[in-house]
Amino acid sequence: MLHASSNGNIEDTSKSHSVVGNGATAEASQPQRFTFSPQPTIEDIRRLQAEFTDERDWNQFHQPRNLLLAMVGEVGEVSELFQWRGEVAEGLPDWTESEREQLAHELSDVLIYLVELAEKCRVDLPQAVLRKMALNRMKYPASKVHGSAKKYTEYKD
Ligand SMILES: Nc1ccn([C@H]2C[C@H](O)[C@@H](COP(=O)(O)OP(=O)(O)OP(=O)(O)O)O2)c(=O)n1
Repeated sequence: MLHASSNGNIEDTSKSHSVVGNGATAEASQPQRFTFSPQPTIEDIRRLQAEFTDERDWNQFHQPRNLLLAMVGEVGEVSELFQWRGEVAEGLPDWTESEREQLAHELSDVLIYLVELAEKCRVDLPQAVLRKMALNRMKYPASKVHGSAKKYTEYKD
């Protein structure tokens, strides 16, 4: 299992998992956690969107501010799918296939614009996210905040 370490690097912590008979790890007995496909990477998404905009001569419209507004618009479209439904359980058990696909489209729009915004702002997003996660871990030590959703500013020491 990959883990972002405090220095911002990704470490492989899977070696600590015990291996059972057929090569499956002991983790297999735990409830299965949802995981993403390994591809496309964030860099793949950046390149595919760059090809899409180049083919249409749309870079003239894709300045940082326009991309930010477009992304926020798409976040609004995600919100629309959730509005007035009350709390929604993990896995969206009551949603139809069509609603799930709509959500997949809108989340993808957000990601596409986010990745292009990062590119146009010269933020290397995969590395930036590792640095930010390292900061998050320092700000919220698990031993201190376990089971509490308080903001770091609310802790006395
Ligand atoms: N100038 C544009 C227009 C679209 N797109 C791409 C990125 C998004 O993934 C998607 C957004 O397309 P729309 O603006 O048509 O938005 P929706 O797909 O959400 O359609 P609708 O607003 O009808 O739900 O297409 C883009 O890169 N640049």
